[in-house]
Amino acid sequence: MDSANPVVELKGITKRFPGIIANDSISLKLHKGEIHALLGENGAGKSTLMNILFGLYQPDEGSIELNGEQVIIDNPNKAIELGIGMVHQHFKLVQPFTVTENIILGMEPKKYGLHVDYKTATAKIKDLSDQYGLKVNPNAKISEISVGMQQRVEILKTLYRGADILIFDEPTAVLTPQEITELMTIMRRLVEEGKSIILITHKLKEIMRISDTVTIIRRGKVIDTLKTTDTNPNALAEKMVGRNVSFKIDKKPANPGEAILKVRDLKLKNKEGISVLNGLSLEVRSGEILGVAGVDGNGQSELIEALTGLRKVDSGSVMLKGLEIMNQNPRQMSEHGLSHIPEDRHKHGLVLDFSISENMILETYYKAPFTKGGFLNQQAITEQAERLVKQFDVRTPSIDTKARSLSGGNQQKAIIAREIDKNPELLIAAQPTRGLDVGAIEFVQEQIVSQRDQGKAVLLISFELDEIMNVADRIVVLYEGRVVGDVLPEETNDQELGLMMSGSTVAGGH
Ligand SMILES: Nc1ncnc2c1ncn2[C@@H]1O[C@H](COP(=O)(O)OP(=O)(O)OP(=O)(O)O)[C@@H](O)[C@H]1O
Repeated sequence: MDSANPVVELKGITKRFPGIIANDSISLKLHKGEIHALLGENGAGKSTLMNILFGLYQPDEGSIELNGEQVIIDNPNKAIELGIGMVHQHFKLVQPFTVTENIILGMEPKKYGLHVDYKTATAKIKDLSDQYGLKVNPNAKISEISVGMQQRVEILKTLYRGADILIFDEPTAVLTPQEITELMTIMRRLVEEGKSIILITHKLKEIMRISDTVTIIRRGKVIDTLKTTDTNPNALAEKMVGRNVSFKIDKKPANPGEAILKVRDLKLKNKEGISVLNGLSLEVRSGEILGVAGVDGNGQSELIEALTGLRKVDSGSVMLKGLEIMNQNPRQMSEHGLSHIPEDRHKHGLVLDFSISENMILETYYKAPFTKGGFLNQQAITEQAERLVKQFDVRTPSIDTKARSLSGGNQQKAIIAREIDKNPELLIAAQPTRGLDVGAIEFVQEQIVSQRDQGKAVLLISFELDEIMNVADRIVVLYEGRVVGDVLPEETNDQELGLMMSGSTVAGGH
């Protein structure tokens, strides 16, 4: 491709884990001023490769060159010293500290060798944020700022340490559409100022919008490296998963029955006394997928927590099949026929240090056939895990592998397998395809529709408008803790939804 000398060259990188070759002789060149997207299905080996470049793992074979010189990167400090910075998907910020304190952590300029020189630090941060268009409030505590601003702090942290090469690991997975646009502008500014970026993302539209080059990896091997202008989303999807992917789910019209879930006038104030649920009411019928659209922070998390027993609300009513279940605990909720694909898979979905087979019976272990006469029935547990892993295509070396060592997408598939297999009355799916590759998204959405076709009620909460429009049968829009719109996907569009999501219009009546 480009004949200029690369700033980073990975040569024949191979990394093996027990039972798997995560990277199989991968070669990749990153040029100065380039945004190079790294695309591949869940478990393809993208994070492993970047962890090697950032010094978290050592390759079994192969070498790394920076500006033509071979280097050994045996820990992240070495990577930082060499000008490599990583913006992780899960931020690594200290919540009670301020923005400035987080940025300078471990690199504090000292006055007279004693006191931290905040003045110098603040001036340097201001210069960096002006230069790259990274707006932050230096004195705010991390716990008080938006996710988008937290990410800008992470970016500033790498720049403060002198990074010229930035690795972004699925940076848009946690952002709102508005924040995504801001990030894209920032990334362009960074490369214009001479930085180089490797971007890991599953979102083909983002790759088309922002990257210059794209490398596709599948099962640990490079399939192709292309100029972004020479390709398109369909071709990329096909190269990535090895088959044609349809971006539009094929589904029959819904045939809704009785209301399974009735939520009435839910009210909740948070610790600061601010109303986060403001008289929220909605209904989900059997055989129906109700999509909940909205900008993050408008009551979605609190609604999910209230419906799954993770948080108590102040007043209102939650009826499941005619039974009042408000403020019951998660196990009681699950007993009443509720399944939950949680938005935070690490916190509420899996016990990372448990094996896949243990995770598959997390909520049912005390029941037959998994417990018999007070003892765990190992054979039944093994059979269950093997069946689910096969049925849901969870890529894992074995069912005894710890959940922690599965790729993000495969962790999500494991949760979905467990929750759907419980045969629920109501399935609550919160951001169910976050971090998944296009092939896996298609699979998960098909599973959700198939639950509906079996007469289940499904509540789908997603920040992805495409997903809501594509999968839901009816859409409610949340704004400031209540429903401000109730529309049918075929009678609305992104613009109308966007306006409702910003509180500008109210629609409804279905
Ligand atoms: N520390 C580890 N121990 C054992 N296996 C691992 C470890 N880290 C990764 N793997 C395995 O290596 C393979 C590649 O995983 P990796 O996380 O690099 O994939 P990925 O392309 O980043 O996936 P995703 O898009 O789902 O995040 C997977 O099969 C994963 O289970």
